[in-house]
Amino acid sequence: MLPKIKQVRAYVVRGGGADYHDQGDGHWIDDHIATPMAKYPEYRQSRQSFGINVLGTLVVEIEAENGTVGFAVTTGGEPAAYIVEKHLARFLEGRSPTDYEKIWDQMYFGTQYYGRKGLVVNAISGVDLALWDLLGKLRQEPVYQLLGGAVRDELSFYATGARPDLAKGMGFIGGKMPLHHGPAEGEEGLAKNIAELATMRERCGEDFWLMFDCWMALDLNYATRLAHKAKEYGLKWIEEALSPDDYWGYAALKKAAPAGMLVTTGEHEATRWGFRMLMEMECCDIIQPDVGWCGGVTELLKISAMADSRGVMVIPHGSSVYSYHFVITRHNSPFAEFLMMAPKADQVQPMFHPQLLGEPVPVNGRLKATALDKPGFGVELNPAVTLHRPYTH
Ligand SMILES: C[C@H](O)[C@H](O)[C@@H](O)[C@@H](O)C(=O)O
Ligand SMILES: [Mg+2]
Repeated sequence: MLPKIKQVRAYVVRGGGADYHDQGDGHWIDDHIATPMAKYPEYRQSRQSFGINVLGTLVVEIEAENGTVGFAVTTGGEPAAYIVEKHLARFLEGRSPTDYEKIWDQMYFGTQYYGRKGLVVNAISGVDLALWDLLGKLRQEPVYQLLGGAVRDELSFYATGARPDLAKGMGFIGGKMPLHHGPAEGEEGLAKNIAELATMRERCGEDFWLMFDCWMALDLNYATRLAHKAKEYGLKWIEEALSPDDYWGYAALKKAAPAGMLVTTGEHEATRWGFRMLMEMECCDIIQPDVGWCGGVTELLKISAMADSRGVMVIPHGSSVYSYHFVITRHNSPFAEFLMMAPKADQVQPMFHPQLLGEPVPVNGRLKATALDKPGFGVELNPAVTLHRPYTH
C-alpha cells in the first residue's frame, strides 16, 4: 500500500516557466501576434499589454506521509493557488494517491458550479499532474511507464516559433509560425501574412511542414480566405483560427478549407465534454489539448481514447515533460510540439526554463523514450526559483 497524502501546497512564480508568455521585452512570442484583442490598436503590438501573462505560474506540491513530494507547474498564479488551497486540497489530504479517479471526479464536480473550463480546470490539472508525479516517485517509475509504456522509441517534434527556417536546420519535422496580422489590418495585413509564409516556404523548401497559429484571432471569412491563399505555399494546418466557443465556425471552416489542409484547435478547450463537442461537431482534424489546462493526465486519457475511436490525432499543446510522457504512450499521438522559448527562436532551450531542473529538450528534433526514464515526470523544481505561498488552509 502507498503512503497517504499528508499535505497539498500551492505556490506562485513569475517570469517564464509554465506561464511561458511571461517573458522579457523583445521576445518573438510577444511581437505583434494577431489576437482577438488586436481590433483595439492599443493592444495590437503586445499581448502582455492586454494581460496574457497576468496569471503567472502555479506550482502544486503534494507531500505523502513518508515525505515524498510530487509537484507540477501550470498556468494559474494566485487565483489558481487560492482554488487549490481553499477548495481542492480537501479532496486529497488523507487519501491514497492511487485514488486519482475519485479525486479528479470530486475536484471537477466540487467546482463545477463555478469552473468547468479555464482557470479552475488549470488548477485541477496542476493538482492531477502533481499527483501523477507523486505516484511515479512512490513507485519509482516514470509516468509514461504508468500509462502503458512507450509505443515508439522516440518522440519527434515540430517547433513553434518565429523562425521555422532555423527550426528546419535543428532537425524539427516542421515549423508553426505565429500569425502576425488579423482582420482589423484588412487586406494589407492578409497580404503580409501570406508574404511571410511565402518567405519561409522559400527558405525551408517544399517538403518542410509549415503551419499558422492564429491564436483565436480570426473570423470565418478571413480564416477561409487565408487558408485558400496559403494553400499555394503548402500550409499544412491552420491552427485555432476562431474563438474556442465557436464550434459552428470551426465546423464550417473544416468544410471550407482547401482539400488536404488540416484544421486544428483545442489548446483552450477543456475536459472530455469540451473535446466531445469539438469531435462530434467535426470541428477539426487534430485536437491539441494542453495537459496542464484540459484536466491533467487523468482527463487527457479519456479525451485521447475518444479521439482514437474516431481516428482523430491528439497532438497536445506544448507543455514540456507533461506532454512528452503522454505522447510517447499513445498511438494517435505520432508527434509532439516544442515551443521555442529562446527570444529569437534561434536555439533550443527548455520550454519551462528556468523553473525545472532536468527538463529534457529535443536533440535534432527528437527525444528518446529513455530520456524520460526517471521517476514521475523526471524533473525537480529549480531551488534558485523563489516560491511564494500566498494562501494556506
Ligand atoms: C505562438 C502562439 O501565438 C501561442 O503563443 C502558442 O503558445 C500556442 O498557440 C501554441 O500552439 O504553441
Ligand atoms: Mg496554438
